[in-house]
Amino acid sequence: MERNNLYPIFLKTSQLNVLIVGGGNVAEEKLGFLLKSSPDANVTMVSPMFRAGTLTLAEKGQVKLIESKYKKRFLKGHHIVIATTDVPEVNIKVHKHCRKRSILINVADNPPYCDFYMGGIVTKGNVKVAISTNGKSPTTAKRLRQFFEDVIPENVDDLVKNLNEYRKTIKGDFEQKVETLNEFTKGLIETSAIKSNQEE
Ligand SMILES: C[C@@]1(CC(=O)O)C2=NC(=C\c3[nH]c(c(CCC(=O)O)c3CC(=O)O)Cc3[nH]c(c(CC(=O)O)c3CCC(=O)O)/C=C3\N/C(=C\2)[C@@H](CCC(=O)O)[C@]3(C)CC(=O)O)/[C@H]1CCC(=O)O
Ligand SMILES: NC(=O)c1ccc[n+]([C@@H]2O[C@H](COP(=O)([O-])OP(=O)(O)OC[C@H]3O[C@@H](n4cnc5c(N)ncnc54)[C@H](O)[C@@H]3O)[C@@H](O)[C@H]2O)c1
Repeated sequence: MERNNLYPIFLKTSQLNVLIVGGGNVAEEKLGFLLKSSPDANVTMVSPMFRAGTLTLAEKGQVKLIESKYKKRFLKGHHIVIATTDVPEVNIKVHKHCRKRSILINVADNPPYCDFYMGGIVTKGNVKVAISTNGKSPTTAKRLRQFFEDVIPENVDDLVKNLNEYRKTIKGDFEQKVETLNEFTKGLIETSAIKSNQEE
């Protein structure tokens, strides 16, 4: 069986600078998903035109819009770039410039030119689940995202917060703490395993 070897990380986008090249449909979609997950992300967009929806999204977040064609000087200070123009040569040029500067680049919808893929993302309070199909089926990633949005309970965050409090009260060294926390939370897995067995 093929296997997804990508390594997911959870970026602190409020401490990083993201550049989106292009201001059309794809740019707006990527910006929308980025801000849905990370409303505090620092984003710059460069494009000769922006959609009305992009202007609205930009007003809500930390988004700077530059009305211009792409130039490599716009890469300065950016850690991550997403290229979305409708001119393949421009996207490939951006890819080349980023590679030269060790900046992570995603050419939207173009897997061979991606250092990373955007994922389907579910956020419930402190809990976040990110989904990838290894670039094989974005539609499946979207459907799985919708599925998990439904099945992960809203109050999962209460569990996280309570355990965070409980963790502070446990006495002993690190190993004892780990053991106590694992013993305390064992039931969570057992209960859901029993439940799903009963449902089968
Ligand atoms: C998850 C999500 C996140 C996001 O966009 O932020 C995302 N695509 C989403 C939706 C979506 N994109 C497309 C459709 C139309 C149906 C279809 O083609 O399936 C739909 C579904 C819809 O809109 O209903 C078009 C499309 N996308 C890519 C290709 C090229 C190819 O597959 O070769 C084509 C065909 C272009 C063409 O035909 O020309 C490629 C990529 N899209 C990825 C991410 C990366 C892989 C993620 C993974 O590993 O699974 C990857 C590799 C690179 C990247 O762009 O990062 C977001 C769902 C968010 C959500 O709803 O939660
Ligand atoms: N719209 C979709 O759902 C979709 C799906 C899959 C693939 N695609 C492909 O993705 C690409 C982008 O699609 P779109 O719908 O966003 O196109 P679009 O025409 O809506 O947007 C293209 C954007 O790129 C900007 N642009 C053009 N040249 C530029 C340059 N030199 N520097 C900076 N910005 C520049 C334009 O001003 C515009 O804002 C196309 O190649 C399209 O075939 C689109």
